[in-house]
Amino acid sequence: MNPAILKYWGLRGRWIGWRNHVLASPRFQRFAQRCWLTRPIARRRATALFDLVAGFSYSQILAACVESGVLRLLAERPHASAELAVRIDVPLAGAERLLRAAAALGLVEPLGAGWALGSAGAALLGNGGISEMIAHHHLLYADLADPLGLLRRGGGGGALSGLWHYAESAGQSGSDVAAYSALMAASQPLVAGQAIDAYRFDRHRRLLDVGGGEGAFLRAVAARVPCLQLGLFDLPPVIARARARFESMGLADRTTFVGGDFLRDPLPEGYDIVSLVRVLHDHDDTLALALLRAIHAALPSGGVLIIIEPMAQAPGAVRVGDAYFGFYLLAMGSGRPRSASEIRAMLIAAGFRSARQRRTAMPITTSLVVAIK
Ligand SMILES: CC(C)=CCC/C(C)=C/CC/C(C)=C/C=C/C(C)=C/C=C/C=C(C)/C=C/C=C(C)/C=C/C=C(C)/C=C/CC(C)(C)O
Ligand SMILES: C[S@@+](CC[C@H](N)C(=O)[O-])C[C@H]1O[C@@H](n2cnc3c(N)ncnc32)[C@H](O)[C@@H]1O
Repeated sequence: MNPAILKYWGLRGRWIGWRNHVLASPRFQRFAQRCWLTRPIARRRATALFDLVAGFSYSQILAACVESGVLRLLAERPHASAELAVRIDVPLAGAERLLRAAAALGLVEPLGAGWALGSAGAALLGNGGISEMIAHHHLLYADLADPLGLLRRGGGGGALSGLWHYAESAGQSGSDVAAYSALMAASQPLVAGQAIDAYRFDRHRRLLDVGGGEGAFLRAVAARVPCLQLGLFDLPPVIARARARFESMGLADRTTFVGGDFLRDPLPEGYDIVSLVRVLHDHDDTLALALLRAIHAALPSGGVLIIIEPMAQAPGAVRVGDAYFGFYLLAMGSGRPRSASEIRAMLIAAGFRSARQRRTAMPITTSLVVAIK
């Protein structure tokens, strides 16, 4: 054992060093694969490692299924391969290769001589927004083609930062915001239901959603809490889109729309609860803390700030935070995923009296921290 390990990294370092030495040894690997007691563990670990190695191929098979519309066709009814090949405009051999790959991933399943939707495919179609997320991942994967280069450049400057341009530049036009606003509105069902189940919005009178996009979160809360008055704050071109949408739905009377830049302009007052949904993680620490301070200043004493986003270190969803969003936000050019305890510490630093995490059913999409002024 290298003495430096014990000196600098203590007993745990020594244990990790010994464990890794054993796990990497070809003799131990051969033994573990042969022995009936350890073989299931060895197979599970090997499969998990293989999935890491092959993740990009799986994602591209998924992208092909979504882009071609195969899953939607199979959701209507089972199809034969030849029929599907024509519908998705791929030669029969290619369609069958795609279907076999999709079956291996649980997205479709063989049924007689044809194909039906698989259980993962059904869950995917049943959760609005996943297909849209998959469809925009080509931007992320283009930037991640050279992950080390991206890390060395400090992130941003690529395809994804072109979509989320507020991350790197100010001054937005209406068309600039259309693509990301539509993506956010489409994926809000992954988030809003979780948050509404975990927090009693009916305790409040007036809710302001800061960085609320086209207002999809506000509309979901309004549907559950009919007497709540609504306020929406976002960049002016986003607010213009939101207002048009609310007017077409007859919800505009209940809602105050405020266009502005939350990093420069004061936030509207008179609300007893403010929500930040998938906003805080977009910003680096200095700006994120400034935003929390601005919200604190706008709230009355006893007012509530609720932070809703996927968080780092969430039990059962650890990969989503630091692995997925860590690199997503790197490519986007600003922000980082934070754990609930990091967010709580920032809230206290911003002046809030208390900050607590609330459990949600699906931390892969939504975690929640509630702070009181
Ligand atoms: C019926 C029988 C026979 C058995 C029943 C057995 C049983 C109980 C089965 C359970 C079935 C079930 C309920 C399945 C549920 C599955 C669910 C809920 C799946 C949800 C999956 C969600 C996914 C994959 C979400 C993906 C979200 C992504 C990729 C989000 C990306 C968000 C981004 C990029 C946000 C960007 C915003 C920014 C810029 C960072 O601020
Ligand atoms: C990731 S989106 C989240 C949208 C929405 N809350 C949701 O979850 O669907 C971030 C939102 O913050 C808004 N935003 C970003 N920077 C802003 C700023 N400086 N001032 C006001 N809004 C901003 C964006 O326009 C966008 O609507």
